[in-house]
Amino acid sequence: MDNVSFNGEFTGSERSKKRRRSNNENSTKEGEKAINIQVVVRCRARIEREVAANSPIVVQATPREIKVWANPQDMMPYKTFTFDKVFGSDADQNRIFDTIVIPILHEVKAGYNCTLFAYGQTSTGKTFTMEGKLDICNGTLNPDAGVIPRSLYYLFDTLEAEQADFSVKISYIELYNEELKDLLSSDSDARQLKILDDSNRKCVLHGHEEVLIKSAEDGINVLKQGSMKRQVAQTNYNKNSSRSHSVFCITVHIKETMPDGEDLLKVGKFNLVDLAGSENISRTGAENLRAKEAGKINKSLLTLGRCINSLNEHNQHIPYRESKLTRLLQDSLGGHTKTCIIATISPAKLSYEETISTLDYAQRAKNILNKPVANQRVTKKALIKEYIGEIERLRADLLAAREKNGIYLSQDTYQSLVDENQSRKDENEELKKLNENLKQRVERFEQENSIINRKLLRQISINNHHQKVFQEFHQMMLSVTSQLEYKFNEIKSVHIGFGELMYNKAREFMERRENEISVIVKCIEERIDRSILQKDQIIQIFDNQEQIAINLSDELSKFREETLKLMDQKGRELLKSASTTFSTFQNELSNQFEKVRSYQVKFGEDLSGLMKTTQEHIASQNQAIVSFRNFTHETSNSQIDCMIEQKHLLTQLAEEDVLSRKSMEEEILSNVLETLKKYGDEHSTKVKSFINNVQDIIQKNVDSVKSFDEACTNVANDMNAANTSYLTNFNNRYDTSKENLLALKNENRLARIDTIEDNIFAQLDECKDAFKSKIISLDTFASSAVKETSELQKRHAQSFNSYATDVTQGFSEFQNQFLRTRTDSETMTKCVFDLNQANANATSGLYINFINQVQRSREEINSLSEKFNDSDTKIRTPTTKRVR
Ligand SMILES: Nc1ncnc2c1ncn2[C@@H]1O[C@H](COP(=O)(O)OP(=O)(O)OP(=O)(O)O)[C@@H](O)[C@H]1O
Repeated sequence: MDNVSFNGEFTGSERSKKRRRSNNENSTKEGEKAINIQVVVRCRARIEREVAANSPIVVQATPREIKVWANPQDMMPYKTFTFDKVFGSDADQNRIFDTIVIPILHEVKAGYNCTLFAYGQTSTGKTFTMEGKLDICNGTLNPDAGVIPRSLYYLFDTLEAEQADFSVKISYIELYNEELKDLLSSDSDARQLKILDDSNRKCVLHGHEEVLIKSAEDGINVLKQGSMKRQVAQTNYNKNSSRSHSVFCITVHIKETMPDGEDLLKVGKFNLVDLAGSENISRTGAENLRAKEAGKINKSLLTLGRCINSLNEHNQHIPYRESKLTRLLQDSLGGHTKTCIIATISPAKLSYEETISTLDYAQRAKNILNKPVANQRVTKKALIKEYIGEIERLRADLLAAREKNGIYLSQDTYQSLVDENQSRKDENEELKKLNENLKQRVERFEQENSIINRKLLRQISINNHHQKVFQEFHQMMLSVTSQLEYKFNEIKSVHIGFGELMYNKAREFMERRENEISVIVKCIEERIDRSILQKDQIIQIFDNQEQIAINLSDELSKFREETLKLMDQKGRELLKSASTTFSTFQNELSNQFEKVRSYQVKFGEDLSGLMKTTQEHIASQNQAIVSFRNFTHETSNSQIDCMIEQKHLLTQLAEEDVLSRKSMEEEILSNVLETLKKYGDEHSTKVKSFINNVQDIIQKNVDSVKSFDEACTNVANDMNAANTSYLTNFNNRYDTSKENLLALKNENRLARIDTIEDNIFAQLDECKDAFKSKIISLDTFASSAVKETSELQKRHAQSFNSYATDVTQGFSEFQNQFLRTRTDSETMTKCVFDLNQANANATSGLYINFINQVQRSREEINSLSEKFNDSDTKIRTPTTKRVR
C-alpha cells in the first residue's frame, strides 16, 4: 500500500504526484484564511468513586463559560474560563455529536483533513467521548455510543443517501511508551511503525494497515478488535485506564464528476485522537511500569503542551519533533488541518488541581491558528491507472514465480529490484554511518536518560513525600481549623451571655431608676399641690387682712360720725342750757355776762377748733388706714406674684425634669454609666440652684413680711402717738378752759355762775368722758387690729417658714434620692466592671488557649517543615550534573 502522511496527503511516490491535479481554486483561497482551533469543554457528572468520597462539586458549566471554585463555600469562583462551547453533565453523547462532530464530518466530506482530540485527566471521559459503548442492537447504536461509531454511521448513512460513489478506509494506531503500533495489523504481535519524513519534510507514517470497510458495522468491529489490543491498566482513578495515545483515522474517498465529464476523487480524513490521561503520576497511583509509562505519556503530553505554548506565543521554532505524538499531530496544530479539542473534566473537588490545569491547557490551545486547506482532488482515471500498473507488476511477478522454481521475477521487476538493491546498499552505507553517529548519540542519550530517570525517580519520591507531608499538614490544618471554630464559638457564646447579662442589668437598673424618678416626680407634684394650697391660704390671709383694714376704716368712719354727732349734740345741749341760764340772768348779770359771753365765744371758738382738730385727726387716721390698706394690698399682690413665680418655677422644673429625664433615659441607654453621673451632677446642680432660688424667694417673703409687720407696728404706733398727743392737747385745752372759767368764777363770784359752771363742767366732763371712751375704744380697736394683723403676719411668716422648710426638706429628700441613684450607678458600674473583668478573664483564657493551640500548630508545622526540608535536602544532595 501507499505511504500516507498523517494529514491524509498521498505522498507515496512521485508518480502519484504527477497524476494529481488541482481543480479546486476555492480550497486554496480558503486555505489562506487562518482560523483558531475550536476548543470545547465537557464536564461529566460525578462518578461513583467521587460520590463515595463525598467530594463536593466545584465546577459550574454555562453554554460558554466554566467556573471553578476552590471551595464550594466560597462566594466567588477561583477562576472563570471561556470556550467555544461548554457541555455540562446534562449533555449526552448525541448532543456532543450533533453540535461538534457533524459540522466536522461535513468538512471531511468536502475534502478537508480534520482532527478531533480528547484531552483530559484520567477518568474524565475521553474514551467515553471518543468510543463510548460499541454494542449494536438490531442495527441501532447504544445511546452511549461515542463519536467514532456515530461518525461511521453518519458517513455511511449520508453518503448512501446522497447516492455518492465513495469508499471508506480506517486505520488505528497506538502510541505507547513512545512506540507506535498498528492496532489493525493481522500479526499477533502488532507491527511497529515508523514515522519518516518525505521530501517536503512532512511526517509520513510507514507500514500501517488501512482497512477498507463496507459498512459502519464493519468499522465498529474493526475498532473493537483494535481497542482490545490497546494498553489498558487499572489506576486509582479508572479501572480501565487507557495508558496510551490512540489515533483512529477515517479516510473517505468520494467520486466527483466534473462538468467536462472527468471523474475526480475527493479525499477527506478524520483523525480521532484519544490521548492518555494528563494527570499527575503520583496521584494516579502509577508505580514501576506504570510510572515509567506515565513518564513517557507525559513526555508526549509535555511536548504537546510545549508545542501549544510555542504556537500560542508565535515562536519560530515549534518543538514538534521532540515526541512522536507531536510529529503525528504536526499538521493538526498550526498546519492545514481543521482541528477541534474536547477537554474533559470532572466536577469533583478531588480533581480540582487537574481540572484547573486541563482548562489552562485548553485555554492556551484556543489561540492556535490553523490554515485549513482542502486536499487536492485526484482523477479517478489516474488512480485506476496507478492501481492497474501496480496489479500488472504484481501479476508478472506471480507469473514468473509460477513458471520456475526459486525466485522468479520479470525483467523489469528484476532491474528495478537491482536498482533498488543498489540504492538500498548505498542507503545502507549511509545508514551505517548514520547508525554509528546515532549509536554514539544513543549512548549519550542513554546516559543522560538514566540520569534523568534517576532524577525523575528521585523527583517522584520527593513528590510523594511532599504529597504525604502536605496531606499531614492538610489534616493538621483541618484539625486546627475545627479547634479554631470551636474556640470562636465559645468566645461567641461568652460574648452573647455577657451581652444578655449587660442588657438585663441595664434594664433592671433603668426600671429601678424609672420607678424612683416617678416617685420623685410624684413628690414634686404633691409639693406643687401643697404650694398651691398654701398660696391659697396666704391669699385668704391677705383677704382677711384687707377685710380687717376695711372694718377698721368703717369703724373709724363710724367713730368720726358718732364723735361729730356727740360733739354736735353736746355743744347744742350746752348752748341750749347756757342760753336758758343766761337769758334768765341776762338782765341781772349783763356786765358779767358780757365777760361770760366773750369767754363763751372764746370757749366756742376753742370748741370748734377742737372739733376741727378732731376732724383733721380723724381724716389723717383715715388717710393712714387707706394707705395701710393700699400697702397691704400691694404686699399681698407682690406675695401672690411671688407665689405664681414660684409655681411657674416649680412647673418649669417639673417639665424640664421630665424632658431631661427623657433625654437622659435615651442617653443612659447608650452610655449608662457616664450619663448617670452626668445626670446626677446636672440634677443636683439644678436642684441646688432651684433650692437657692426658692430660698431667696422665701427670704424675700420673710423680709417683706417683716417690713410689713414693721410698717403695721409703725402705723399703730403713729396712731397711738397721734391719739395720745390729741388727748394731751385736748386735756391741756380743757384744763386751760377750766382754769379760765375758774378765773371767771373767782372774778364774778356769782352763785348762779357756780351752778352754770358746775353744769358746764359736768357737761364738759361728760363730753370729755364720752370722747375719752370713744378714743379708748378706738385705741382698743386699733391695737386689737394691729395685734390681729401682727398675729396674721406671724402666722403668715410661720406658714412661709414651714413652706420653706417643707420645700428644703423635699429637695434634700430629692437630693438624697439622687445620691442614692448615684450610689446605685456606681454599684452598677462596678458590677459592669466586674462582668467586664470576668469576660476579659474568660476571653484572655480562651485567647491564651487559642494562642497555645496556634503555637502548638505552628510548632507542628515547623517540625513538619523541618522534616520536609531534611528529607528534601537528603533527596537533593546527590544530584548529578546534567549531561548535555
Ligand atoms: N459524560 C459521561 N457520562 C456518563 N459516564 C461517563 C461520562 N464520562 C465518563 N464517564 C464514565 O467515567 C468512567 C471513566 O471514563 P473514561 O474511561 O472514558 O475516562 P478516560 O478519561 O478515558 O480515562 P483514562 O485516561 O484513564 O483512559 C467510565 O466508567 C465512563 O463510563
